[in-house]
Amino acid sequence: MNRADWREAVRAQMPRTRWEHTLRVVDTAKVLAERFGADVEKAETAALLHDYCKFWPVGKMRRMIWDKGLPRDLLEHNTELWHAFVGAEAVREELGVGDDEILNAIRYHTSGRPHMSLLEQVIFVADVIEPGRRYPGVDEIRKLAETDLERALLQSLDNTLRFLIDRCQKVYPLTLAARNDLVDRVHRPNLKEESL
Ligand SMILES: Nc1ncnc2c1ncn2[C@@H]1O[C@H](COP(=O)(O)OP(=O)(O)O)[C@@H](O)[C@H]1O
Repeated sequence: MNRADWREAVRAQMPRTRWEHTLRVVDTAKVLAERFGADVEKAETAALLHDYCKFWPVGKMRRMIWDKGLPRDLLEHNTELWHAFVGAEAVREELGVGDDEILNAIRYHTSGRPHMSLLEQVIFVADVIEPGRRYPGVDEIRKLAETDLERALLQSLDNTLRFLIDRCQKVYPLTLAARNDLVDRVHRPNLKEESL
């Protein structure tokens, strides 16, 4: 399969509005990759594929989580998180994507995780700031993403955590771990030396 085949495969999985979102994430991811020195081609591919399973039925995703040995704890958390983990598996199997950096950028684009790679950060932030996004605080994240990708990501994770807490919803622990890791990286980059 080549990139044109992937485009058609992705487009077939989703309604027009989500396809348009996907194309905006691709454009934004390319800009961020160039700005921060990530691999532009991988950013383009990961962005194109990141929502492959967004509209899969919950039952189909649940089966994939069981059958493919994906993290079982997902089943006790928000189904919104599932399409990212299932998506990485699906594009590997159905589209033949073998690049682990790309697969991880898809896998962690909703939850985040500690020690996110540059490519993972690019895809996560591109998804939340693409120009079609409208929510309180998005302009602040856009502004941060002009100069500091980690701060933009931290701000986005903080927003998500506030959003979930305000609605009394459970927080998938990987996101908390991602947030704690970023606090160290952004605010206390010399933490290791401090503790010696
Ligand atoms: N750590 C988490 N725990 C529970 N739900 C989460 C967590 N992180 C994100 N979510 C849910 O996922 C949603 C965002 O998913 P995302 O893939 O970015 O969807 P979209 O692209 O449609 O905005 C959040 O609005 C929230 O409901």
